[in-house]
Amino acid sequence: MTETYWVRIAKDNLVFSAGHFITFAGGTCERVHGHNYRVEAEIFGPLDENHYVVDFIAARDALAQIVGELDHRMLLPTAHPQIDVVADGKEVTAKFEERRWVFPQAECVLLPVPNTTTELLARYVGRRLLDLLQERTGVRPQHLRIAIDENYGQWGVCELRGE
Ligand SMILES: Nc1nc2c(c(=O)[nH]1)N=C([C@H](O)[C@H](O)COP(=O)(O)OP(=O)(O)OP(=O)(O)O)CN2
Repeated sequence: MTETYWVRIAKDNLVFSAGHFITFAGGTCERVHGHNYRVEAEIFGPLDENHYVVDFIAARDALAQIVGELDHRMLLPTAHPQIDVVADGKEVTAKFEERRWVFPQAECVLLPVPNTTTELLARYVGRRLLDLLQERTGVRPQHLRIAIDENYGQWGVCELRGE
């Protein structure tokens, strides 16, 4: 008999409202729009001396910090092959073909992703959560899953192992 443990953090306050636009089908670029994104996390691993995989409170507070960093921001991809994103300290300019958007830099989060799809936002949140948990607990989980709901039941999920 094998035993596997994990914790699941799914709380009503783990929601962020953010603007974005993605490209799809090669060259179609959406108009700027926003979503109320809901974030859930599952963290897997052995039990520690407290018989925890990870302290709920540490995981919950780290997720709340990440959600707070993204809330009421414009999310822009810095690794998109066709969307050029340049920050000058005051403003961020994004260009796609003939279109150009300018945002106050303090209201943007520049993400190291090739497109701000829900799947890649889940990867970003997962990596950030691993870093914060390592900083706060001294332990970096070896396996976690982040699920983000973009629109009432449209979830993008990213599972990270051994990062
Ligand atoms: N697998 C994925 N598919 C799609 C993603 C994604 O991140 N992963 N994203 C989109 C777009 O963001 C699209 O804007 C979402 O479309 P929709 O759900 O229709 O959202 P709306 O805000 O337009 O909501 P309405 O309910 O239609 O008003 C597409 N696919």
